[in-house]
Amino acid sequence: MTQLQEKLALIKNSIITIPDYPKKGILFRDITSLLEDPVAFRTSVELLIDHYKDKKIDKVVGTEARGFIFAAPIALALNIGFVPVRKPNKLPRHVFKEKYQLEYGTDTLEIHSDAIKAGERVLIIDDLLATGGTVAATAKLIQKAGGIAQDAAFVINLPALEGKTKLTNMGINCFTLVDFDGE
Ligand SMILES: O=P(O)(O)OC[C@H]1O[C@H](OP(=O)(O)OP(=O)(O)O)[C@H](O)[C@@H]1O
Ligand SMILES: Nc1ncnc2[nH]cnc12
Repeated sequence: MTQLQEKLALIKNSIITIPDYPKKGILFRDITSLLEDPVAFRTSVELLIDHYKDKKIDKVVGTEARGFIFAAPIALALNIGFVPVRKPNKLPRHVFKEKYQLEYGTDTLEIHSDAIKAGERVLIIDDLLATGGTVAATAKLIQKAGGIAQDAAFVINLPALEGKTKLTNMGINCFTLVDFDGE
C-alpha cells in the first residue's frame, strides 16, 4: 500500500455504518466516529487542504451542519474567508434561498446575499456526497450571490447515487476521498 492508500484506508475504517437510519433502507455513514479519532480527522482535513493549496480559490462555503466541521479548518489553512450555507431562518441578514431534495426528504438552504463578491471562485465543502442535491442547491446560491461555484470537495462519496455526475454536469469539479458502495 502507498502512503496515500494507507491514509485513505485509515479514514474509511474510522467511519461507522448504521443500517436503517434515519429511515429503513438507508446505510448511514456516520462521520462522528471519524471526528472522535484525531488522526483520521486531521488526515482527512490535510488531504483536502493539500488538494486545494495551489488552486485559485477565493472563498470556502460550508453546508450546515456536517460541512461546517471540515470547511472551517480548510478555509483557515487556505487563508481565505469561510461562508456558511444554512438551514432556513438561521442567518440574520438578507438571504437568497434555494429548495432542494435529500436522499431522505426535502429542505431549503440559505446564504447571506452579500457573502460572496462578484466573480469570486468558490470551493464548496461538505462531509458527504449522496445525490448531490445539497451541493447543487449551494452552487445555485453561490451563483445568485454573483460567485462561481468552481469546486466541491467531500470526505465521503456514495457512487451509487451519482451525485458526482450531477455536479460535474453543472460545471463543478468534484474531489472526494473515500467511496462507500453497498457494503
Ligand atoms: O448529496 P445529498 O443527497 O444532498 O446528501 C448529502 C447531504 O446530506 C447530509 O446532510 P443533512 O441534510 O442530513 O444535514 P446535517 O449535516 O445537518 O445532518 C450530508 O451532511 C450532506 O450535506
Ligand atoms: N447515507 C448517508 N449517510 C450519511 N449521511 C447522509 N446524507 C445523505 N445520505 C447519507
